[in-house]
Amino acid sequence: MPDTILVINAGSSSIKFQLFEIADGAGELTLSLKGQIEGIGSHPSLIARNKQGEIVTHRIFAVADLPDARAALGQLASWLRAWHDGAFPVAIGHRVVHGGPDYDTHVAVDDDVLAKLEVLVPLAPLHQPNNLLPIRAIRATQPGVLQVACFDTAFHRGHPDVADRYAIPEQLYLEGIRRYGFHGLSYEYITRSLPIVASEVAGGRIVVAHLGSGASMCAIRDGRSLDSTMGFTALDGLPMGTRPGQLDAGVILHLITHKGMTADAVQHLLYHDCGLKGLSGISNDVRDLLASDDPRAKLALDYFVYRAGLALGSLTAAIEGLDAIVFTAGIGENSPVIRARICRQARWLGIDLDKTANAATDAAGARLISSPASRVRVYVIPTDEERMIAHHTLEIFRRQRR
Ligand SMILES: Nc1ncnc2c1ncn2[C@@H]1O[C@H](COP(=O)(O)OP(=O)(O)O)[C@@H](O)[C@H]1O
Ligand SMILES: CC(=O)OP(=O)(O)O
Ligand SMILES: [Mg+2]
Repeated sequence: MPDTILVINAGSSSIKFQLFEIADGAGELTLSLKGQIEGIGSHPSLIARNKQGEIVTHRIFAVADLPDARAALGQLASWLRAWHDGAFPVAIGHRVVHGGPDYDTHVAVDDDVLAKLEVLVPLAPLHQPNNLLPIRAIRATQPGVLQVACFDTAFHRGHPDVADRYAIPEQLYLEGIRRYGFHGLSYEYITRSLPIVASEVAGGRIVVAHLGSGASMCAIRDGRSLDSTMGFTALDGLPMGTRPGQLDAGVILHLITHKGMTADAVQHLLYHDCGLKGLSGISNDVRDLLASDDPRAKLALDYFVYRAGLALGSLTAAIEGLDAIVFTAGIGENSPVIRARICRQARWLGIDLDKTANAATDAAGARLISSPASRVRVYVIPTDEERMIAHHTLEIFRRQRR
């Protein structure tokens, strides 16, 4: 039996997982199981495929049976235990959304690391508790197994000072109030894929649009992140499934001082009841909104597209021009309609889509969807945060073995 690495990625509407075999010699990672519980809060389902890509399980749940990520993690743990009759993985890699000011690279978890990551829970309340929960559970039962925390924030830590700051007193910056940025594992995966799937633009000026349940954009030049739409927390920037995106700080003051809301109530509102769900009053899921003829569903999607267009313009300014846009994550990979609408909003940049390439729903891999006349090349590249996590986990596993 080859050694294996398990990866767990708890997002805001999904728990994704992959199991990799570590091949002898070259140390290549070979995928042996891949799946996700998705649609948490809207239409939960568990699907997993083996190394041949065949479906090994597909279950649909009622929302009440799988109401949140915690319940989904429990369900996944029992399914994995039943499915996996081989040896326990030699290492487990976890996506941990917030690394705070201390972690600009991925780390092996020990008690000290865990305590520091715990302190960051209030800065990522929708993710961090669900990222730490399986780490703690596995440490309790398998204390000898290497667990690695891979941070969404790490890829952005080289931002120039102006992109890392808010215009607040220096002391607050020193205390850690900075524009961290998130989805870094996804941006790192895309950046590393570019020389292979889009070599014409790999060293150029690129905006990657990670549009999923959480959504952000990242401005990349010469393979480095220079700015992104998210900041201190994963609330800022683009509107999301249940988060508002950019919001005047005065709104929060107003909710507290004039409406008498507690900090907890404001936090709940901002993480659970805003964004597409708040605007539409119907759903946090773009699929539901596209299928609805309710004017509120249309407004929510109009707002999403408008804000994505504004962010694209702003990040183009950060990298002083634009050679390519990459769409990725749940919406970016799967919705030709939203991609077309964002590109239409940004046609002033000289973007022209190839309608047939954009509409091709059977094409799973990376592909170009702009026309030859387009001044900016547009790609769809499926992201793979789990593979990036497995890569970093293997590196740390190897280092520890030396
Ligand atoms: N076929 C589709 N068309 C439009 N939107 C889709 C489609 N499939 C998924 N999505 C959107 O993608 C979201 C999930 O994206 P994902 O990147 O998996 O989220 P996360 O990792 O943050 O949980 C869903 O909430 C839904 O809005
Ligand atoms: C940081 C973040 O918003 O992550 P996700 O998109 O997985 O919810
Ligand atoms: Mg995600």
